[in-house]
Amino acid sequence: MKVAIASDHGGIHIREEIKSLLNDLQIPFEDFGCECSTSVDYPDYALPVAEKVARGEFDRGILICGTGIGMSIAANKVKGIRCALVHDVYSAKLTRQHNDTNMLAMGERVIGPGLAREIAQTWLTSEFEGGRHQNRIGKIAEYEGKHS
Ligand SMILES: O=C[C@H](O)[C@H](O)[C@H](O)COP(=O)(O)O
Repeated sequence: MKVAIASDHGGIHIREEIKSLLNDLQIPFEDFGCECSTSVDYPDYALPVAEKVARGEFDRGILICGTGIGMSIAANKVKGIRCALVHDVYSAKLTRQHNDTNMLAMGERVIGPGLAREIAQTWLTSEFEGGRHQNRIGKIAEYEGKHS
């Protein structure tokens, strides 16, 4: 598995925590910024990372901003992306098992680095269950194919 990660200025501390987790899990990753703590625009980071995941250059993407909301809205505009905004461990597991999400968004103004690490680890290590869930994802992909 190869992971792409990015944040805006509101998510730099959790981004560092997740990079430490990825190193500990020996999961290869690339950090796409932001480079500084001055104010930036989250779509400038969410969209390129989502496109890289959609193109298959990376298997998964992790995005962090103040709330995670802007990042998840932007990422989900990219065809083929299923980005979940998650702030609890149960949802992290279920969104992999049921939704086969390929991107995770979190908010640094909502949760602390310890919980973010636990969420990311759960999300990275949980498997899609397929079956009835595959049918449901297929319906989303079909809609996406017709309307984008
Ligand atoms: O959904 C958007 C994110 O939470 C942003 O991180 C947030 O809007 C940035 O806010 P500000 O420009 O006030 O730091």
